[in-house]
Amino acid sequence: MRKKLVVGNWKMHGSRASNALLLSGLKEAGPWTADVAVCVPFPYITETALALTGTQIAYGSQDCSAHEQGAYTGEVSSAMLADVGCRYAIVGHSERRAYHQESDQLVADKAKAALAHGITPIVCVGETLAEREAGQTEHVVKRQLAAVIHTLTHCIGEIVLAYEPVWAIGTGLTATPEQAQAVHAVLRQQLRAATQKADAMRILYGGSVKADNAAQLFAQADIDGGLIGGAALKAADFSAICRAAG
Ligand SMILES: O=C[C@H](O)COP(=O)(O)O
Repeated sequence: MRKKLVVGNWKMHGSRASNALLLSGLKEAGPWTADVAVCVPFPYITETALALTGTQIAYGSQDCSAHEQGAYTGEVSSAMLADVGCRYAIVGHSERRAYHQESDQLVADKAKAALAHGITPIVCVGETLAEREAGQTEHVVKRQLAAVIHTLTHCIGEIVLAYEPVWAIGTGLTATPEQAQAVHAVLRQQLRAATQKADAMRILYGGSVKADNAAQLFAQADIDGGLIGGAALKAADFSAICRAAG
């Protein structure tokens, strides 16, 4: 039995004041049965760590560098993220693939760098609307995952995978539970061919998850929680989603 995981991806939102309110709201709303984490903008990681001390809520980043250290202006290494206590790092989010031209291989290298420092990468895969309409969904997500499997080899079982159809992100267009489950099952099968740990691995769904659709999505056989964007910015909404995962 896989324990559900719900991760809030704050994206580029927040301020010290609004974060403090959000985090204190979450602390009051918990605990939950599911594992819960928030992935926050880099400048707020340390304050988030302090605010969450003694709670069940883990925290992480929304990206990490593929490089170990050096002259890489603007990059943040996994060693630094580990130094400030991050448990998770999202890698390969579709917004980074689209706006920062991140390739499948770069995403895989970032996942490898995170694991090297004891951080669990949450590796995102997902198709665009055009790719779905062209019948390419399976091909695209398998190609994205294949690069990570090839790069991590025997460590692939240590990642969290997130299926996020690009057309469902921030659009209010959620994949139906059946559509999401179908892709999750494909991904699980691909993982089974790569690792004996596949059935213990968590595959999250992301894309317009809200309090009123979370339970149905999380009830699917291969959906092990959610990666939540907009609804993670309000304590009551995020808490309700965490509860739906219980
Ligand atoms: O990382 C989170 C996803 O991009 C989902 O965002 P959303 O819940 O706002 O659609």
